[in-house]
Amino acid sequence: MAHLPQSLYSLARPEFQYPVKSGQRITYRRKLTWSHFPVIVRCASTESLTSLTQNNAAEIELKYLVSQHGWGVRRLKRDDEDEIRRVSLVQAEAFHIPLALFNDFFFLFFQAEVLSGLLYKLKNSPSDRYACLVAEQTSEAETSSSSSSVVGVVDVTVQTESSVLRHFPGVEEYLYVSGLAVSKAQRRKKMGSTLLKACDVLCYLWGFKVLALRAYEDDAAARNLYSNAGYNVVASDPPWSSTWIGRKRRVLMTKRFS
Ligand SMILES: CC(=O)SCCNC(=O)CCNC(=O)[C@H](O)C(C)(C)COP(=O)(O)OP(=O)(O)OC[C@H]1O[C@@H](n2cnc3c(N)ncnc32)[C@H](O)[C@@H]1OP(=O)(O)O
Repeated sequence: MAHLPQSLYSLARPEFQYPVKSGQRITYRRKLTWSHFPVIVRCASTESLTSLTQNNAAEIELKYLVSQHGWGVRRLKRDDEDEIRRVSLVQAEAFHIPLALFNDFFFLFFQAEVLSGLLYKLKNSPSDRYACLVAEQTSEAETSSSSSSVVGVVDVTVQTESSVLRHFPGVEEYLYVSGLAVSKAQRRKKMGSTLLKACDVLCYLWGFKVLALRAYEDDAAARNLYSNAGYNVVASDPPWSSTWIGRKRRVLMTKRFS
């Protein structure tokens, strides 16, 4: 992997590491099912989710999982090719590392890899163990009908990795957040925060207590975002892991609901 071009190497970034376990045992620990969706949740804090559910908010048939700051987050439409391509473009643009030579070629290659990874997950993952959440401007969604207006995305996968679970005795599974990406023109407008809020809501709806993600140790921007969203660092890659293939050290950040 050390000799891969940078654009391919970025596939090894933590946000693209979401092993899909097809055929995995499905546990029915959910408090609600997707038949309740789409559901809108307008909330200022995760704590307010409890009272929302008590008020039967989940029975309201509306469009978004979360709607705040002018952004609406919902699940990707699995049968909408245009939207799937748009999502892969948003992720590819966010994670592609520009190259001095043949940049366009490598970008196209990278986007194709991202698209194929997304299609694989959509095809092979049970719908209650993997979700691709997308964000769009709520006002635009009301007017646009044809091409996809998705400008942000995040992947959420149920995982059982022991390196995470050892920090949470008694917990068997958790939600892993990855591939968080916001189009350049829309950054610093709270879309990333809204996508993370939607991950919280999904975690609650699926009946899990723990969310986890990995960030680069030196990525202050992303770490700020996760800290603001309630994540804490619980572990770091061992020092020796950063010395081979020029790999950067990552931190494991988690968030637990009581
Ligand atoms: C788990 C993973 O998926 S790791 C991969 C993370 N994704 C990437 O690195 C892809 C490229 N980057 C992006 O797509 C975006 O910059 C994201 C997703 C990191 C952030 O999305 P945004 O919509 O811009 O975040 P949002 O507006 O919600 O920011 C919330 C807070 O996070 C922090 N933050 C976000 N971006 C930055 C930044 N560039 N520099 C410093 N702080 C930042 C700030 O505290 C910000 O609050 P403020 O604007 O009031 O100061």
